Amino acid sequence: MASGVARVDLDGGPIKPMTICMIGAGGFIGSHLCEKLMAETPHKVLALDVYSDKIKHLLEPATLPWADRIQFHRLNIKHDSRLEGLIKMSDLTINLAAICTPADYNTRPLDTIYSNFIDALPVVKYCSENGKRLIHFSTCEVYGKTIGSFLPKDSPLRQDPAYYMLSEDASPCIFGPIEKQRWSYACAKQLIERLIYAEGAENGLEFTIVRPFNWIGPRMDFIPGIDGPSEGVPRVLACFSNALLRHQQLKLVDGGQSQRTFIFIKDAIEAVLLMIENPARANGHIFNVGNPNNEVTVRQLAEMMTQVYSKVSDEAPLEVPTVDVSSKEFYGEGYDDSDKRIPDMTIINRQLGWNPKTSLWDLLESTLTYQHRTYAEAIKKAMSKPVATS
Ligand SMILES: NC(=O)c1ccc[n+]([C@@H]2O[C@H](COP(=O)([O-])OP(=O)(O)OC[C@H]3O[C@@H](n4cnc5c(N)ncnc54)[C@H](O)[C@@H]3O)[C@@H](O)[C@H]2O)c1
Ligand SMILES: O=C(O)[C@H]1O[C@H](OP(=O)(O)OP(=O)(O)OC[C@H]2O[C@@H](n3ccc(=O)[nH]c3=O)[C@H](O)[C@@H]2O)[C@H](O)[C@@H](O)[C@@H]1O
Repeated sequence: MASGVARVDLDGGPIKPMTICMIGAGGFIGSHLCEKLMAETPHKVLALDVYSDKIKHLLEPATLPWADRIQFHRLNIKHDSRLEGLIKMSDLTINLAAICTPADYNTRPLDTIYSNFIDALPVVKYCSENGKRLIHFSTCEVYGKTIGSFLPKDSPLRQDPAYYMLSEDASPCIFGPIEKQRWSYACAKQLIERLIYAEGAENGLEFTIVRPFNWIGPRMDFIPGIDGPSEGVPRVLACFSNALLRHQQLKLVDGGQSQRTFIFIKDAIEAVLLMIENPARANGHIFNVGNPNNEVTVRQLAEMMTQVYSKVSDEAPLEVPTVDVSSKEFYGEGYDDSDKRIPDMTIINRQLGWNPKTSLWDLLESTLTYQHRTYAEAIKKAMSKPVATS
């Protein structure tokens, strides 16, 4: 821990060191949460994942100051009998494990549903049966489309927050038809939320559900052909980073008209730490975690990333930096999209007093600086290799 000062919760009570079973600790969010817990708290982490590359810097060398507070367990929760024992050994379980890239929802719907619902069932069951607290990661995608998206394009009601603001305790979940398999992810996440809520109501499970709204930052997903499959399609930050690093046009799906609010991962992690350390304020709640001030269309995001990347890399942008592609061409049959995502922050403000801080420009600047530093050389090398001809 960085300082010797005793930690207190939001009500002034002492925070006791705890053991946290973190499932999916080797992913984007998990790696940042592990970093925070190691650097700023006395808590122990049992880090479970099939991969450990993104937390390697926290696991080695054994001389790191927190070496005795983090333990990696390489396991797949689909089939590993160690899971219940690890949950039993812990005070709190955080479940981050999931398939959560949109390119998979319509092309691998079965894996998506199994990963986001079936595989999470034993985690909920073991927590409930053993009286253990659970923080489960859901998604803002459970809201689906906004009510406003069904109004005529020129309706003035579209400007009224009542038709687009997404509130945990008031907004409906609006998904497209079954053949739009994009919604397999949101639907599976919704059902696991309902199951956790029911375990709380019927069996007293202490739970918190997190609905992240487009958390972005370093270590998100992969750069195709460098630390992930060449044909893989990561989430938008990595897709656009990949194009910028390769001096290629950024692809705008269906004109890039969808709107998103992006939040810096480090701001979001502050919110999760407050949940971890304030169970009395967090238990039984579902929390939106996002930054309502950082709303852009995907087209605007592409333009801003192009500008920021040019600044951090000192390279001139392409004359025409973007190109339009259809969603069918980019994602295949069955894709659909959320139109707009603005989180209502009332509940998280009231319970935890948390607010995001970082502007979109600042978060892109620090993230793209990281992307450039981490990948530019590797991409240059990969692009200079002669292409094999048959
Ligand atoms: N990043 C976001 O903005 C965002 C937004 C909404 C929801 N979420 C949710 O937050 C969670 C974490 O997201 P992320 O962005 O860190 O994703 P990620 O893909 O980077 O991390 C998920 C991790 O879970 C691991 N995992 C998956 N299945 C597993 C299994 N069967 N056994 C063991 N480990 C397994 C993966 O290897 C990966 O390291 C997910 O549940 C996701 O749906 C994230
Ligand atoms: O991050 C979240 O809060 C949630 O939303 C994401 O879904 P989405 O925002 O649609 O996924 P992105 O890949 O980040 O795409 C954002 C938008 O950019 C567009 N896009 C993506 C990639 C690209 O190259 N070009 C492009 O225009 C997509 O069509 C979409 O409209 C994912 O489903 C989850 O990681 C998560 O649950």
